Amino acid sequence: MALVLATTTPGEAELFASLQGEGASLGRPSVFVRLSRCNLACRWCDTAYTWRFSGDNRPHRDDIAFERTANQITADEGDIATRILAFGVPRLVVTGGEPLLQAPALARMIAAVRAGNEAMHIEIETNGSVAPTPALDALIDQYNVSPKLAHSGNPADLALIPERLAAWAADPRAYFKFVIATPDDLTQVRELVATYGIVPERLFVMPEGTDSATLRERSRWLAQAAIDAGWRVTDRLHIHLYGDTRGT
Ligand SMILES: C[S@@+](CC[C@H](N)C(=O)[O-])C[C@H]1O[C@@H](n2cnc3c(N)ncnc32)[C@H](O)[C@@H]1O
Ligand SMILES: Nc1nc2[nH]cc(C(=O)O)c2c(=O)[nH]1
Ligand code: SF4
Ligand SMILES: [Mg+2]
Repeated sequence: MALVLATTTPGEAELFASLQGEGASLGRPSVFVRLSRCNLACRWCDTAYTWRFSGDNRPHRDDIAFERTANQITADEGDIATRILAFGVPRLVVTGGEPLLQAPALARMIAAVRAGNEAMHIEIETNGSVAPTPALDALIDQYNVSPKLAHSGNPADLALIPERLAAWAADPRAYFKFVIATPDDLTQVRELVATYGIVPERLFVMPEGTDSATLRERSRWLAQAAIDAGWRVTDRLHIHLYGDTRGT
């Protein structure tokens, strides 16, 4: 087994140092590694190249054109760990695609990172619909959980798994990060908060958008909604700094 990663350019794994642009660790220097493949298909996914492959059958998404090129690279877990450690940066953010789809290989990769740097802080970005394996879970400091609301275009029975949402809500390492495009989307957030008892300290709302103007416009009404509800707002710092660019 090996890890299947996304690529920046063909043959080049998406592995880079940047600032964490979103959520509880916003602004912290981090190494990012982006895994390929996803179990969902969000309408506005900013990394559709990790899953929108030719021949990929997603009955609930008949409105998207699938790409012909795979944008994937397979790599040895130990080699990826060595490359991560070489940055000398004390935080690792594992993202995708949906990283928890590759939990066994990911656990081996992270174990090798830990062996090289016991103090490394390790975060996983996840859509929250997949359970980590116990071996992986034991190695993780923080989960950034972004459950997908109705406006993502995913059916709720695929995206919102009750026992998973309950488990994340009860895990002090898990920060929720809801992507919001219109004020109507907030109604579903309120419902999930009530159903699962999500605490406001670990709940972010984040504007949907891949350009600064859109993020700014949506942040204005999002800020007032967060003030009213006691939630936190997160921007997308990397978009302001680098635009919607692979490997940033
Ligand atoms: C590309 S996803 C990868 C991790 C995982 N699949 C997930 O959805 O959380 C990384 C983060 O970007 C967010 N995201 C993706 N497209 C976005 C967009 N157009 N606007 C705002 N956030 C977006 C996701 O909700 C998630 O928090
Ligand atoms: N700088 C930066 N911060 C991020 N935080 C979460 C990201 C992601 O795509 O998961 C991301 C990303 O792609 N870039
Ligand atoms: S769950 Fe994440 S990677 Fe998958 S389609 Fe949605 S935003 Fe993209
Ligand atoms: Mg991103």
